[in-house]
Amino acid sequence: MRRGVKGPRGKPFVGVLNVLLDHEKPGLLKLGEWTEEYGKVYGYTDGNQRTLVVSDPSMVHEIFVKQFDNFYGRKLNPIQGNPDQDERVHLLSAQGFRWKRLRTISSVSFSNGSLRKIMSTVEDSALDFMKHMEEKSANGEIDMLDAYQEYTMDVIARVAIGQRDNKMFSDQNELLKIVRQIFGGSRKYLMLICQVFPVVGHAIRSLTFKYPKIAPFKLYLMIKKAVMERKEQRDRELENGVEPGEPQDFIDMFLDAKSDDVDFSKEAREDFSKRNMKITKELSADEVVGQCFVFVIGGFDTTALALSYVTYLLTVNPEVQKKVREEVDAEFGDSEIEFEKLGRLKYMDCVIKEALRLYPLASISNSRKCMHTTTVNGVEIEAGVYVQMDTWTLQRDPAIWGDDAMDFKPERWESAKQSEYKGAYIPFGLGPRQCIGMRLAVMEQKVLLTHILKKYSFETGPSTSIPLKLVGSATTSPENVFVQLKPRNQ
Ligand code: HEM
Repeated sequence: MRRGVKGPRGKPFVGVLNVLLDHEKPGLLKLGEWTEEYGKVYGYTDGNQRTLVVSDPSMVHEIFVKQFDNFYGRKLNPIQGNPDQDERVHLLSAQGFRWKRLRTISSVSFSNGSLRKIMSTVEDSALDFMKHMEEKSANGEIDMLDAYQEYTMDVIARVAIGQRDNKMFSDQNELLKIVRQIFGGSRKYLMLICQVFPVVGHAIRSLTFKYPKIAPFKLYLMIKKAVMERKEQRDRELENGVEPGEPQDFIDMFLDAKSDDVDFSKEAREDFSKRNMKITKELSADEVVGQCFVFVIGGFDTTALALSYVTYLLTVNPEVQKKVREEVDAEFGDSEIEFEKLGRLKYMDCVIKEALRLYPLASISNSRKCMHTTTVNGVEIEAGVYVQMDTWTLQRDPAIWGDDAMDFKPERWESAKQSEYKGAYIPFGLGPRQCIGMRLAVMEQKVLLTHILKKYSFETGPSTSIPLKLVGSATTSPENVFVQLKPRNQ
């Protein structure tokens, strides 16, 4: 306010945190209400953090892309640890040189070649999912959000941490239970205390990693066990003269990783050398665990939510569903779903893009930390200030998308190019820190939707909630997505 930045006035110490952390009314939607009141750039305090909220596409582009060197950190809460010092830092939380190194190493896992290999696992999980749907669809409505979580967990557990057998819809799936605990429910008071008193956040973080009953720790331990077992197995094989074969999952890829081509940019070198950290080209065991941890977390809920929103939108827009089904029949009527052919599903691509425009489920990650004081489009931003993009407003703004901005209209993507909306369409972020799992997420969606639409149509049932009730604070999630799967030949 002293600097003439408008914004909602919060409570002492807490700022507007209590409003943002309301599980029943997602904070990411509240940002839009404030944008209407205060304009395209406004500010607030949340705990001890100062945050600027931006919904001007050219500013977004400037921050994410052109001035990346001034905005290479992300907005974190104290439980996520200190990005410069924490040993368990991972891609989502790291910044500066540590981020660059992890990003370079991890990118291999999402290259075209890797995705082609991953495709057979995705297809296998999709086929298994379909077997379960046969039984479940006969029993009435299905909460597809719940069901999709089974699928996305199966894929990511197999791809990232070497889960061998299929655990979908099984009571024995410990991993899914733990990850659901991490995502489920409101963490309002815990987050509030940690953000107002960061020291408590740091203490909770170290306790979390020492007290084996807490869900994130259980997950961390499970992944650590898998990594250590693999490391020992590989060491034994090497002793016996067996060279490592083709990597089976991300654990193998990260254990093999070298990051020779990391670019030591000026500011990254400064940030890192200040901390006097030891840098090796290979990842430490802690780092491998950290990477697998973030991929399990990042790859699970997001993709299940994206599939759920597509399902809801196809259910309430039967004419779009018909069109996408016709495309599926034309491209994959009798043939197998192959990686190379997924690109032919052009209309499905538009459907997926449009669903993510209307429901940008993970937009909380669209944030940056200002590392060096700078000016963006005439607005001075001080080092240490966080910038949160108001993705919901950007992606639904009639001034950008037209009068039909609120309509589900996949056709808009048939003629439009994503680059036309630079800074305004950011469901996966933008610039060097754009979502690394984007292509995997789209592939998973296309494979499963193709299988489902070949066999069933989505129809509303008595429990389908129209419109969706959205909840959550980290992601924006529908409370449920009940639909009926009606066999097509009936
Ligand atoms: C539809 C599904 C998904 C959506 C909507 C989504 C969305 C996002 C967004 C908005 C960001 C922030 C980008 C930025 O700051 O510019 C992000 C980052 C990230 N996502 Fe995703 N994501 C999805 C799927 C996945 C999957 C499947 C994985 C991994 C298997 C993943 C892993 C990550 C990681 C590691 C980052 C941090 C990247 C970095 O900072 O370098 N995401 N995602």
